[in-house]
Order: sequence, then C-alpha cells, then structure tokens
Amino acid sequence: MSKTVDDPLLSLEDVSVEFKDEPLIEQALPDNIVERFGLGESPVKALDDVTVELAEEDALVLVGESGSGKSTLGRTAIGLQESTEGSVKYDGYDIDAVREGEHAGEVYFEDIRRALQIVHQDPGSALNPYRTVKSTLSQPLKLWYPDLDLNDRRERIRRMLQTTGITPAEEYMERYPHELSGGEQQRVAIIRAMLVEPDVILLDEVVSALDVSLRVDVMDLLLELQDMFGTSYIFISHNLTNARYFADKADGRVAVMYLGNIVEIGSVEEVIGDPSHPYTKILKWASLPLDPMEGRETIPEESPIMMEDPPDPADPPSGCPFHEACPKAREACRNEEPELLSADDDTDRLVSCFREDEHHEYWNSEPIHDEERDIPL
Ligand SMILES: Nc1ncnc2c1ncn2[C@@H]1O[C@H](COP(=O)(O)OP(=O)(O)OP(=O)(O)O)[C@@H](O)[C@H]1O
Repeated sequence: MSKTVDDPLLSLEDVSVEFKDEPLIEQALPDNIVERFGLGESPVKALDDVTVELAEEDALVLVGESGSGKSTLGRTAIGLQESTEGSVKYDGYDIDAVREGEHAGEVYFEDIRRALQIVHQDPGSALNPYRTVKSTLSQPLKLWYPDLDLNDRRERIRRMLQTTGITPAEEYMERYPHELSGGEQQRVAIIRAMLVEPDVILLDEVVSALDVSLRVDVMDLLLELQDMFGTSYIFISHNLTNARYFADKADGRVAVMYLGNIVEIGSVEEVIGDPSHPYTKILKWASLPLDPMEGRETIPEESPIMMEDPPDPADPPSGCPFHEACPKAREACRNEEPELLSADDDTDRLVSCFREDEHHEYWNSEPIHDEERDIPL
C-alpha cells in the first residue's frame, strides 16, 4: 500500500512477534527418522498484538520488568526484528515489504536502516577496542555518505564531539575505548548513531550501565541533541526513575509493558504520577524509596502482587495477561482479554483493564483470589 499524507513517522499496527525455539539436540535414527530432544516446542510470544505510533520529534518511553517485550518492541519498530503478524510502517511504508524489495525507486531498505538507529546498553562492548574514536565514527559516514572526503568526515566528527562535550575533540579523536570513561564511551556510541542524521533512535537501556551520577548527564545530552536535530526516541528502561525523568523532560509518553502487551500508555503525569492499571500501580509501589518521608514504609508492607514471577511467555494465561498476579482480578479477567482503550477519567491515557469500564461484567463477577488486596499508593 502507498503512503498517505497524514502518516506518522513510525507506526505499529496489531504487531505480534513469536520466537520459535529450535530443538536443542537432534539425533538421527535408522530410516532417516530424526528424534528431537530438549526445550523449544512452544513458541514464545514476545509481542502480542501491539499498536502504537511515534511522531516526529517524539519520545516513547517503554517500561516493564525483564522479559516483558520492551526490546522486542523497540527492535521491531526500527526494522531489526521481523514481525510475525501485523504491520510496521516507517514514513507510511511497510518495513517488511520494503525489505522484500517493494517500493523500489521510492524507498530502499538501506534508507530505512540509516533512518532508524540503535544505541545499546553497554558501550564497552558496542565499541571496537582496536579502533580509535575517529575510526569508529568514520565508519557510518563512509557507509552512508560515500561522497564525503577525509576532511569533511573529520570536520563532522570534530563538531559532533565538541557539541557533546568531548573536548578537546582533536585529542579525543585519537583515543581508544579503554582510554575513555564509561560516560564518554556512551557519548561516542550516541554520536555514532546521531552522525547519520537518523529520524529515530532506539535507546535500549542506554544509561543503565552508567554510574548513577552520570545518568542524568547522558539523558540531558540526549534531550539537547533532540532539540538540535529533531530526532525521535524510543527510550527503554526498567528503572522508573530514569523513565520518569526522560519522558518528563522530552514531553513524551510512557508505555508500560507486561507479557508482550502495552497495558497502559499516556503522559508521565498520568501513567507514573497517577497510574490506573493495577500492574502500573504495583510497578510504582515497588520502585518507591524505602523512606517514610518519600512515600513507602521502611519496613516493606505485604506485596500487593499475587504472584511474584511473571507467567511463562511460552504458556501465557488466558484472558487478561496480568490476572494471575493481579490483586484486583475477578472471574471475568480469566475469560476475556481487555483491549487498550481510553480510560474513564478525562485523560488521554489508554489502559487495558476492565476496571476502567464501570458497566463491564467484571464488577458483578467473583474475585479470583481469596481476598482482593489493596495497592498501597
Ligand atoms: N531471539 C530470541 N529468541 C527467543 N526468545 C526471545 C528472543 N528475544 C527475546 N525472547 C523472549 O521474548 C520475551 C521478551 O523479551 P525482550 O528481550 O523483548 O524483553 P525485555 O522487556 O526487553 O527484557 P530485558 O529487559 O530483560 O531485555 C522474553 O520471554 C524473551 O526470553
């Protein structure tokens, strides 16, 4: 399908991603029979029917516990991971179709690869230890801008180092990764992504490996670069404090993920300031400091979550994906999966919970657990 005028920069529509594990061991028996051993019979649904959009100069912050699908959503959005179902569009073009060679003459997969970049968590392993900063940063320029000569490349790198506070730039250009601090390494990784003038950068836990004191510096740098270049960000963090800071400063949205689903999405004030979904409330409760002055008792109260470990993504529960752990779950939650719909509270947030609909049969059905626990917020 061709693009239309009002297309967002990136859009995911009903996107699912399944990983089918390969059998661990194969044993050949007589008569060409192959016996397979090990795990890997059930596919893992890492993304389950996700719909979300990203505009120009936008910021989408993904939060949720490990394994909830944040990286898979980010990687699928920038074309690094193929979707199993649904469609992912960049600038109106279906990325998988472009990858297959459709729309040739209008757009090529290489254009999309340049426009949608990624920065990883660990800059130490993302940078080649045998290359100087100049050599590392020259690579993407050589690849995407072959017409630039040596002096042009050098000047672009020098200016970008200066802009990001890595000075004296001339001196830093000759350094190797081990001669840089963790924060400087991450800045170089960010510059490498920025140099090719992308429309979107996936920032996958980019501040998690840094000292707490450096995290705000690096987030502030990313926000300054967004102001300068108009880049859109998908910022992944399992840390609610970082997520809150980044989304707030970037005036972006926060999406909370659970078992491959977005369960709540909206502004920072809505989602983190005053969460609606029981899972978001628990996530916030669990991240409050153990300080009575700041909100949570020093001695932890009884956890409101009914099941500490999330369900097996290869065998997800029926109905609402959160119902087994939810302190507010009722029989209705076992049978039907809630859609992500506008909340019943005059905000722009979307929430996937029957409790948002005062007429839903949820309210007349029996609690699943012995008692409904309160979420102490
Ligand atoms: N390449 C893969 N092959 C098989 N399963 C995968 C693969 N990548 C991710 N998964 C599974 O998909 C689910 C979602 O993983 P994903 O990495 O997207 O979550 P996440 O929220 O980013 O977690 P983390 O913070 O630990 O990276 C998990 O159950 C994970 O084990």
